[in-house]
Amino acid sequence: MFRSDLLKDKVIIITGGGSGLGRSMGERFLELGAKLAITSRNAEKLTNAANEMMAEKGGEVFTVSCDVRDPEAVEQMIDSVWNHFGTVDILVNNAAGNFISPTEKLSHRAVDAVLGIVLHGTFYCTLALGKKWIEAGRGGQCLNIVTTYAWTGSGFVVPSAAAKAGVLGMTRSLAVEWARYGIRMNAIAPGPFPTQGAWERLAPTPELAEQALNRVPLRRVGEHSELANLAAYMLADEAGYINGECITIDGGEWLYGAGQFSGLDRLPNEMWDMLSKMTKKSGS
Ligand SMILES: CCCCC/C=C/C(=O)SCCNC(=O)CCNC(=O)[C@H](O)C(C)(C)COP(=O)(O)OP(=O)(O)OC[C@H]1O[C@@H](n2cnc3c(N)ncnc32)[C@H](O)[C@@H]1OP(=O)(O)O
Ligand SMILES: NC(=O)C1=CN([C@@H]2O[C@H](COP(=O)(O)OP(=O)(O)OC[C@H]3O[C@@H](n4cnc5c(N)ncnc54)[C@H](OP(=O)(O)O)[C@@H]3O)[C@@H](O)[C@H]2O)C=CC1
Repeated sequence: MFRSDLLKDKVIIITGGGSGLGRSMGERFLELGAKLAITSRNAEKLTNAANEMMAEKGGEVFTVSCDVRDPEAVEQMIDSVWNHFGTVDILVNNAAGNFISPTEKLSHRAVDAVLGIVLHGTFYCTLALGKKWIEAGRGGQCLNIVTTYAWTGSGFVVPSAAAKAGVLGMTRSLAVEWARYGIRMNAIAPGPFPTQGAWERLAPTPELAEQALNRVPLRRVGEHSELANLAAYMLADEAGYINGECITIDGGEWLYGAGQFSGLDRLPNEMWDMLSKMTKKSGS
């Protein structure tokens, strides 16, 4: 699909890069010539992932453990990647925390856990690296992984909805403010892409997983490679005029939820025959 050197020698930090979609994006970026730094809380998970990724895809994967809720740890993480590679070209803000719950059952610590990882963590990473880019007089790029309910909102994941909306607001605001420094800011809003982290917390029963699938007009979940290829395209120099954009990749899921008559796709053909007799005026 792409030239094999599309991301050659680009130094890319992926938060939450040791599992799920972060890891899948990282593997694709390695195939396209990038140098990676993956970061998250669990050092052992990161080391194992990095070793497997380098064995399968080649290239270099540097690991730094860091809780993105801690601004000082974030600054140290960015410094350590910068010192290791001599620079950083791209930040993929992918780390997240989320779970389903009636909002009235949440403690303030539960709210803080999600807002801290998603909104504050994304902001801290962006700010720490943005300052370094500006000081060094060079541009850069951030790609923020949000969700489609960043703009619709969603019950039962309200801290995540509020946090992702904030990340989208930050993306669009900084796309304008930091364009003068040559910094591009974009986002991707995925629909359902099975990962252990998301499925354990958001679709923990077969019924809930099926419900998630039934909301997608294409009647399937996303392939990790589809998301990884979209991310690679957005990060490539060839996409250099895309700035402040959020691209949805969800098989039509959020529009299905928005359309008043979308549920009619479940009607069998015989029912349509009967309905058309009922709804056509007599004689027409
Ligand atoms: C199907 C389509 C998907 C669409 C959208 C997907 C969006 C995504 O974001 S998927 C990404 C999912 N991945 C993750 O969430 C991975 C990381 N998550 C975590 O580490 C935890 O789930 C975390 C967010 C809770 C953070 O962990 P930690 O900092 O260790 O927090 P604690 O375990 O200490 O909990 C803090 C606080 O939160 C309460 N809590 C935890 N889980 C739940 C829950 N399921 N329901 C209600 N409350 C919960 C916990 O009880 C603590 O509060 P207190 O008890 O008051 O101290
Ligand atoms: N999968 C899906 O269907 C969808 C996913 N998304 C988004 O895609 C992204 C990836 O999700 P997915 O791969 O499914 O989930 P995962 O649970 O696999 O990934 C989340 C990652 O974030 C890391 N992380 C969590 N908390 C912290 C923290 N405090 N500091 C640093 N890293 C942290 C985790 O590593 P560790 O535990 O080691 O810290 C983990 O690697 C997220 O932004 C999510 O919101 C959006 C819509 C749908």
